Amino acid sequence: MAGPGKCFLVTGPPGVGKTTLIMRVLETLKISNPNLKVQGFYTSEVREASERVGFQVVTLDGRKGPLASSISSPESLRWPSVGKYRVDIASFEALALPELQVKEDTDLFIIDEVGKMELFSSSFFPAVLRVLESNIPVLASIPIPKFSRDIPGVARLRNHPGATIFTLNTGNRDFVKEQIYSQLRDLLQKH
Ligand SMILES: Nc1ncnc2c1ncn2[C@@H]1O[C@H](COP(=O)(O)OP(=O)(O)OP(=O)(O)O)[C@@H](O)[C@H]1O
Repeated sequence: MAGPGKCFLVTGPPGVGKTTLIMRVLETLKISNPNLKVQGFYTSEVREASERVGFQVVTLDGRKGPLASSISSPESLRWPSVGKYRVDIASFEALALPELQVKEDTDLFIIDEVGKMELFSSSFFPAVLRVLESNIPVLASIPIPKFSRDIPGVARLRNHPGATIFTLNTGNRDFVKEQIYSQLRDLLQKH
């Protein structure tokens, strides 16, 4: 069982600043604790000129690979799609799954995000649940209900006993960042 309140779930409409908040909290935590052992990944847009052509997965130590692309190839026609993007499950799994392995000395997990694309990987959600059950603090992002009603994994995460949900808007995101930072700092001191 996850300990109470160790899973911080950030949600909010696309572009509200979920990834930015997660990365800023992590940077601030690292300033006071440079030896913090953090595992995980974030996802970011891939742009060509000014057009979004896909998404990539980036591990916290800076390795990158494709998550989804709107540029089709013979191979990608067999991949599942979200809107105009085809999801490269193998590439996502190769980078993300090793990051979610629970190790004895891990202090914090970052999972940005647990969304429709990522959940096409059948190994991803079980790995997320193992992280939640490890009792190690987690900072993760999930889509808002409007975009995730039909995704069972997101609903299960929302209802997980250890999860606290923070819904961001442009007016509260700086305050929420401070709140999450101070709660995580306290947890990590005790950890
Ligand atoms: N607190 C903030 N102050 C100013 N700009 C911000 C802030 N947070 C995010 N932004 C800007 O808003 C844009 C979107 O931010 P971000 O990628 O973090 O959003 P997101 O919610 O993770 O998006 P998505 O749902 O697409 O993953 C970026 O250009 C970022 O620089």
